[in-house]
Amino acid sequence: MTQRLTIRTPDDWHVHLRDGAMLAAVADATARQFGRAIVMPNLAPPVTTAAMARAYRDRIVAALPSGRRFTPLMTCYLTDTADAAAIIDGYEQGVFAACKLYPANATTNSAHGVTDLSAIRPVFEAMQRTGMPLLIHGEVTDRAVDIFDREAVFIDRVLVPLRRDFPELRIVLEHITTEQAAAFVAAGDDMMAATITPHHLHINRNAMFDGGIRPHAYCLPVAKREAHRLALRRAATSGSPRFFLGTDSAPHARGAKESDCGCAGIFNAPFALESYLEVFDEEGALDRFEGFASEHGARFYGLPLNDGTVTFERAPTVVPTAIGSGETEVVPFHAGETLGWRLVD
Ligand SMILES: NC(=O)N[C@@H](CC(=O)O)C(=O)O
Ligand SMILES: [Zn+2]
Ligand SMILES: [Zn+2]
Repeated sequence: MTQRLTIRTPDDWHVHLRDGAMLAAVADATARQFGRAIVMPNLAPPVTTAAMARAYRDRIVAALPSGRRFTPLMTCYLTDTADAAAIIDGYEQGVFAACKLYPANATTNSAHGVTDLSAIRPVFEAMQRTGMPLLIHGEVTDRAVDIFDREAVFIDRVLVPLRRDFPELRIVLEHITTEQAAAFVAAGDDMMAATITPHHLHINRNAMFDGGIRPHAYCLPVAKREAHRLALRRAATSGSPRFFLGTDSAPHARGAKESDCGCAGIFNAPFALESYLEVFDEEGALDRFEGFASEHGARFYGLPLNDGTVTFERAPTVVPTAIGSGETEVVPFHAGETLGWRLVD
């Protein structure tokens, strides 16, 4: 049995670092493990301009311990009034790494998201021309569609036509949760990729109802049936360059989760790598972890691979039942469980 594993320093291609006190509380959980992270722009107000992204990037760096080597990669939140020239300017200046498409009201802080894709065709055209990636929260918001079907319906109604109209647009379908999404991406071309979270590899929808209602297992897109989880595990461990690591770590204060209308989001950053590694170990795919965690994403984004390494050892790691206190008390993914690997700092 493999006891130690060393891989090239990984990156997180989808994370929510929040702002203010929560940013200060969570930022280093990501920065201590990853070389870079694609930082989601769904703040209130959302990050829609290069000036806002630059200021947010500075706040992130200021929240880290001095000497930490970590690069936040910033994203632009698309709205109906997004301006193609300004966005491309931000990309070419190295401020924006990608644009993020939230269908309006699909998830946390997406009220300013896009209501009509045809309104922003010039943005997609400019992104396609320059190679700027489009990151998508892929769920329809039509309330007549069952919540467990919203990702699969999004593929048919939105993604297929978008790919037809913009075949050279680089697209990441974020945090995929279904066998339909895994199959669609696997069958795509070099312009199409997906991120997969640790929680969607570990839990199915039963986790939300395990002996009672479990708000800390609730996120969007919501976890699906077991068959979907197994399809995601096959995709993540397949070695295909179209699938890569994106935690979607999404901290919400305990009170905002344990509520009569609890927020969507799972905070998995503190033990993200150990959580993924457990899956690759269980699937007999330790040799494919480095590609998923440290290579496929950078290649898709056209960025250099990191040059450092991280090492794991097989050792029990107890996940605390809560992290922080007061306004920033958060319940982490795997709370109270013991994971089989430990990141050696
Ligand atoms: N994933 C989630 O359940 N929540 C995210 C938003 C998102 O990524 O959709 C959040 O910002 O809280
Ligand atoms: Zn999302
Ligand atoms: Zn997210």
